[in-house]
Amino acid sequence: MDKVLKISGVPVTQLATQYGTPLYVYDENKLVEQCQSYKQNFVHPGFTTEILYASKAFSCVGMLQLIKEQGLCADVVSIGELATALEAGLDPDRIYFHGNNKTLEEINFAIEHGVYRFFVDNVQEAETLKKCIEKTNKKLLVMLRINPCIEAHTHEFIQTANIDSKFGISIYSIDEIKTLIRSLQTHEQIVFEGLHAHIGSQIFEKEAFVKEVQTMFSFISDLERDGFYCPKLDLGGGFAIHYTDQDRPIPIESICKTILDTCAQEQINKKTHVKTILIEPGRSIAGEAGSTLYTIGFSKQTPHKHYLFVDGGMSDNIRPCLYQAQYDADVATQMDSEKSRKVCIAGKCCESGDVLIPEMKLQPFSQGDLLIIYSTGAYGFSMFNNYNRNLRPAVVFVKDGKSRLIVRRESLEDLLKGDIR
Ligand SMILES: Cc1ncc(COP(=O)(O)O)c(C=O)c1O
Ligand SMILES: N[C@@H](CCCC[NH3+])C(=O)O
Repeated sequence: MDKVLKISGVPVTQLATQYGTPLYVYDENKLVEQCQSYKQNFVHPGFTTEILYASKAFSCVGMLQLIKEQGLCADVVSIGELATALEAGLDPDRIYFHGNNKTLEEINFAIEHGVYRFFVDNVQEAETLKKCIEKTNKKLLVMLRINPCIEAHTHEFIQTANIDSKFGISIYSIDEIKTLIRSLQTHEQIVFEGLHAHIGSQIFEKEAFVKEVQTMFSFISDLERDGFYCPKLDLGGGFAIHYTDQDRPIPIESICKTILDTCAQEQINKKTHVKTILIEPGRSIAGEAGSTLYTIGFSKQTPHKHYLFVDGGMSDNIRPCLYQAQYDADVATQMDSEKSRKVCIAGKCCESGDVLIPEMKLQPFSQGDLLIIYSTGAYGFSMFNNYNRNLRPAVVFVKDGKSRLIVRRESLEDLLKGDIR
């Protein structure tokens, strides 16, 4: 094995010298592979299908350009994600606007820019959308977000469908839902297209998705019986990825087949008339393709720990602090050594909880070696925070021995330019 790790043929030492650390590095071939895997497998003779990349997982112009080139749509949840998708050249027809509290500014911005696909999250949003669209001569295509009240086995902070979830309208509020659909259907500038559900993120069990499909088809069948037609059903994202060797995610091929076969079976069982099935993968497209490179700084021994400090931390990856998320790592410049040294990998933020990996065995290292943490491609860069005024790292894509800058490192000038003197 080589001493220095290469990512898609590029030595990490070269990346660190050229772009600095910390650095978010994406293997572009892997991103394309994930997109193509969804494109090839999320197909079924009984339905038309659509794949919406959940851009919250990793959004920047370069990534959305890749999404466009791969023929996927994008879901956005804010004016920033929306503007990023537009800037990347995504056709407004392929942008879907999500969010439980879209502001007037965001709604009007979307409409002005030709984005007309909205997921309605609650009753007040429906009323606001009507008022906004009535000021124009345009139309909106809307789907209603339902909370299917299915508790998926994942960290409670990333469950989205428990009974008290802030997202969507509870499936038990059937009368409220019918009234809402009727009011959308009878509006001249609104086309009601169907329902949406999303049960959470980093979900490993196929059964949770099967239950989601069954629940939604039962619900649609009840609605159809009362004359409410729901041609589209969006089942959200949430497909787990591999972070450590404990993780056994469902392969994309298998989860696509399970979902679509279950949809087809339910369509027969429940005698429904759903035409289009949509999904919204985020993490499973961006997660495993991305890694973070750090430079190892100081280290120290305490009675119970050997700390290794890196030049980033909870500002570039908040997930360990928020969800006790686990990761795997290597000393990327000592790959030919045994992982024999037990360490606690901590960041440089002024917070005792700023620990990226609480305990793992690593190759022996010295100050100046590079550390790589794997599978940081989703919800790393996108959840970056400026705590301690740390500067946002650069993002690079690597492919077949070449690298290219996707987002440049934040400079001190960028950092200070918004401050009024
Ligand atoms: C509505 C919706 N769609 C899609 C996603 C993407 O989820 P994931 O990144 O787990 O695929 C999320 C995040 O959980 C979400 O809230
Ligand atoms: N940010 C979460 C996932 C967000 C899910 C969005 N509804 C994570 O890192 O796991």
